[in-house]
Amino acid sequence: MPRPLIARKSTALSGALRVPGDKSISHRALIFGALSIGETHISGLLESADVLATAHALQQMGVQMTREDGNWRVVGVGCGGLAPPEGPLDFGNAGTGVRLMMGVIAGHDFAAELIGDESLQRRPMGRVLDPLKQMGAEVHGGDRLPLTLVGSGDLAPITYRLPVASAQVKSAILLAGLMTPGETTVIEPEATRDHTETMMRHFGAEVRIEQVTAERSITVTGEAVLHGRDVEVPGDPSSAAFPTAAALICPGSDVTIENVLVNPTRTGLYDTLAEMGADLRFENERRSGGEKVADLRVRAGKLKAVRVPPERAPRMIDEYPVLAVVAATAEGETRMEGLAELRVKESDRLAATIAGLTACGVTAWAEGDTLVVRGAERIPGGGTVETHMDHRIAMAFAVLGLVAEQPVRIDDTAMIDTSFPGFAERMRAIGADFDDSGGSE
Ligand SMILES: O=C(O)C1=C[C@@H](OP(=O)(O)O)[C@@H](O)[C@H](O)C1
Ligand SMILES: C=C(OP(=O)(O)O)C(=O)O
Repeated sequence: MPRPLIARKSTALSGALRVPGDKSISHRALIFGALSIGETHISGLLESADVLATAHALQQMGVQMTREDGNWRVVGVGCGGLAPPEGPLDFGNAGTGVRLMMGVIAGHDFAAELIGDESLQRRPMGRVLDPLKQMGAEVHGGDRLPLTLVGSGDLAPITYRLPVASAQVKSAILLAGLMTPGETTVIEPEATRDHTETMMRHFGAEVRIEQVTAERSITVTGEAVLHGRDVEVPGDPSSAAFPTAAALICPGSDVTIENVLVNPTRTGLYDTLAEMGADLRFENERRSGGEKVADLRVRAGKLKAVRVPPERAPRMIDEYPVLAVVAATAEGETRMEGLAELRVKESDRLAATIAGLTACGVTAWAEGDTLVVRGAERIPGGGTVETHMDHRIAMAFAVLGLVAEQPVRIDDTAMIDTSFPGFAERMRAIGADFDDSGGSE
């Protein structure tokens, strides 16, 4: 059932809030816990549909998990110790879940049928399957879901240069590398989020990282023996992006988002907002569970357009729709370059962002892989935004509705639960006028 939402012009937002745990770290914490010997305890796990799909898939392969007082306990089976699943593994809407688990399954001597929702069935899987096939896995079906992946207990190590900057592809290969004798190396042209490497070390794997100019090479030594650890999952900077954007554009706002991950491979949006003139501070910077975290203090103010260079894309890949919304209120034309990857996310985010902005009376267009947004003092609003099963499109345009002259209707917000359960409630608590009671007005 679609769940529409109406966002209306709001007065100044204020107060403090927390966002749920980081999605990337949550998937990985469950996976590394499962591949370890002994118990892993996870606090702050993101309990969203995407992460729960990964948890369920691991349970279907014999991993025991329990939840007590909001903390998760994972009883690991060791690298290579998963059991063949009886039925298909359903990853729902989750690209990260299915792609990382392909790397895990590739290193096991059994077949698994992988399925997902309509959005996931449209997304390219060849980018992960090709290197896994080079290592010795087999695939029945094409390079889209549904497909059957046949793993092997006898993978061969590879050195693989990523053709696209993708943390999911890097991670899948390194995960398979854990179960492969010898050294498996991934070379990435630009640094992508580094949680897999960080967590592999945390769980006891031997990992070597070499950085030559922008290029990074990561080598893992198999066959690894991992040991259960404690993981604290900090708030997700990709979720914090929405209250941040809302506070920047609603005049008079002053909002603090507590305990947000500020790992430099994830903070491209915040650097960009600072360049636009945003009053944005990282307060109380500290380390938590091996990652850098901070409280983000955000105050509204005038913003100016900027050019966002293509090499920044891996550090803010999921934040472009909400940056486009902020850019719609800035002075001048914001150019965001190198966005080819946006076309293969939960929706074609380049097209969906332009269509949503256009429906709200904002001028925006694509020039090849560049997105251009013309800022304006007045956002007419009044339109309906089509989300195409994409949580980030839904949340970005709910934010735009907070400054539009006429209410903005989001056709379906059900998918928000894949990454940010409680989004509307938490935004309402700081003053956002969101109505998701059925869109009866
Ligand atoms: O590794 C991860 O946790 C993720 C990597 C990114 O995808 P790509 O690897 O496809 O760029 C990002 O868009 C996704 O939300 C999470
Ligand atoms: C692209 C995203 O996630 P995934 O690839 O895991 O579906 C996202 O969360 O914006």
